[in-house]
Amino acid sequence: MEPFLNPVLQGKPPQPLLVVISGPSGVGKDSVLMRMRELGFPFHFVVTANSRPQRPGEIDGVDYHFVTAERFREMIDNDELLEWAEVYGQYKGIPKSEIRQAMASGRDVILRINVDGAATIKRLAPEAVFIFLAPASLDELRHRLMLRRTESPEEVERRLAMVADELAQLPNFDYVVINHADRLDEAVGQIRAIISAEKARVYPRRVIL
Ligand SMILES: Nc1ncnc2c1ncn2[C@@H]1O[C@H](COP(=O)(O)OP(=O)(O)OP(=O)(O)O)[C@@H](O)[C@H]1O
Ligand SMILES: Nc1nc2c(ncn2[C@@H]2O[C@H](COP(=O)(O)O)[C@@H](O)[C@H]2O)c(=O)[nH]1
Repeated sequence: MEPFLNPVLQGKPPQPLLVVISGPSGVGKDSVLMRMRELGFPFHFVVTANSRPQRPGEIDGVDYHFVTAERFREMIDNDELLEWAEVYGQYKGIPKSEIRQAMASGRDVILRINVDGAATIKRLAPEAVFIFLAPASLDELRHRLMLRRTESPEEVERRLAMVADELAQLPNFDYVVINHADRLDEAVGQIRAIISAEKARVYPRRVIL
């Protein structure tokens, strides 16, 4: 295949990126995304489907497409999902329609999924940019999950028990960003810098999905 030079060299718009943000539960993936939205980052945020009940403050169609487990199984049977997994006992998945719409938007696409989901996307779209959001420590992660008060103490421990395996998958990622306590904007800034650097590549990544 011909090497694909950065289109900006011909005065054309840059190649849109598919950016996958992953990391352990409670590390701050949703907080990072929310902050990016607040700051008006011009990205297309992929809304994934979820069979768990809505948490207070979550908005259907913004945070997730909340569906019943029955509807989710129907989506699996109808091959409507690019990727799906049972995450902490609930179905999560990326509707194909969502990702296609996103890729056609011409904007950079941001996707947040768990670490296993990121491995699946790596197989399907190896040219995506994979960012691992990491906590400064396990204690910090526990503290955040406890403070969020959306899971029982047992559920918090179940999520923490998976962190070692999740960290073991770090070598499959392109970048790691530490979301330090009370320094959310720093993490967001680093992600923005990664995206800027990726845009400046002589040979940009091209995702074909
Ligand atoms: N830098 C930070 N400093 C302090 N608290 C934070 C920071 N980032 C996020 N939090 C808090 O940590 C908790 C977990 O964050 P969030 O829900 O964004 O994590 P998540 O990675 O999306 O979790 P999950 O994978 O379970 O959906 C929230 O209460 C959030 O307000
Ligand atoms: N593999 C996938 N994981 C997903 C998807 N959408 C969200 N997630 C991840 O699930 C966990 C738990 O989320 P919670 O909101 O119930 O706490 C979290 O890490 C999400 O990022 C998906 O489509 N596929």
